[in-house]
Amino acid sequence: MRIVDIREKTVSIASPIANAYIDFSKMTCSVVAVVTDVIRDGKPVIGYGFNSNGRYGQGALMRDRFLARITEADPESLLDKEHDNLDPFAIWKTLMTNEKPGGHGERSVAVGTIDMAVWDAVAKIEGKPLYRLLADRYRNGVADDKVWVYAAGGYYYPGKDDAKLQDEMRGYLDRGYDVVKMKIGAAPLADDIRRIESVIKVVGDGRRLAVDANGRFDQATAIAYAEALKPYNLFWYEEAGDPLDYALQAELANHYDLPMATGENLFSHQDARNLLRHGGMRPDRDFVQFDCALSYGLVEYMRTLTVMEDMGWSSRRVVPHGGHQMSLNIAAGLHLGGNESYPDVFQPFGGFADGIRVENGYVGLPDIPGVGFEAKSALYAVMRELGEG
Ligand SMILES: O=C([O-])CC(=O)C(=O)O
Ligand SMILES: [Mg+2]
Repeated sequence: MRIVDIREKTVSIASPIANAYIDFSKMTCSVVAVVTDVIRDGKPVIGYGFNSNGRYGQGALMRDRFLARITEADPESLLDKEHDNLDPFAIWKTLMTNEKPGGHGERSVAVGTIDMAVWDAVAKIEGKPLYRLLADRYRNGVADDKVWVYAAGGYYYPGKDDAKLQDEMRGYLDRGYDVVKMKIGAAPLADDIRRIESVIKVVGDGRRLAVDANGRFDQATAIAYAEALKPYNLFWYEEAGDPLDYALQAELANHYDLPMATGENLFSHQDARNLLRHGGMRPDRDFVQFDCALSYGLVEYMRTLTVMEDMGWSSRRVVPHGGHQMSLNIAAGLHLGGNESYPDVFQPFGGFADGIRVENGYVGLPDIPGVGFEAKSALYAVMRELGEG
């Protein structure tokens, strides 16, 4: 058994939307296919992966160094003899050969995307949905049969007024979501408060609305927003300041008792540990949003979950960024608190399997081997072209 080829294609996920920090007018992502010599149903098993929005495609890094480390490795060294399968941990170690510690920037995205495709292949070789494989191997066989998801959107874009924002949010409620998220921080505070009030009119209660500042605020602005947001009793206040400014996050906790969330831009278990050590995050109410696709993949994610456990954090406080099926599988198989969803943006990468409805804020997973990409036809069309083309 061996990996015979790894392919990458960078595709556009550009759109006119913007958060408080970036617009997505030139956004791309990498799609990866890991082609194996294992035959299932008369065809070679191919594992697929892609990286979450926000960090651009990683083809150059992959081609420069990561892919050759796998294709040039002794195939025997990448095998899991116990399960007669590929070994994602050995593959990860090989990918990270001659990589120094620290500075977890773009390479964590390249490795995370390849790692997703490896796990998809491993679950297909084992003939199980990935969440089932994860529960069987790491959680005594107990998987969640549905995952809580919230609808993320509420972006800024040219010509978008409050009525359009309200229509968007109404659309999410109509599709079964019970919590929605909107962007803040690209408009003056008074304008954002008006936008927030207009959304609360639609969703009925601040408890059903999360807001995301995408790391835009300095400490004074983060606190000014905290004071202004308090009366609305929001679901969470996300990424107020720079993702690596743990002191700012810790100070903010002195001004805001309600739930906060951050972590989507922390890409290693060491950075996650620093947030929990120094960021004043509260395990009884706050949420962390680490995204495996941006942060060295599931192999590293398990280390992050171990760090959390060691520091007294329940895995139920994790609601990953990224709105992809990989995190949905991790949520169901490893007992996270939920997952982000982008029902309307970043298509065909946003959203989950075709025909699976969100009911009262929960979504089920398709019962097919792997991550479930084959059950999302528009996404699978892109993947298949790369893997089989
Ligand atoms: O707008 C983005 O970069 C995505 C984001 O923060 C989120 O989904 O929480
Ligand atoms: Mg965010």
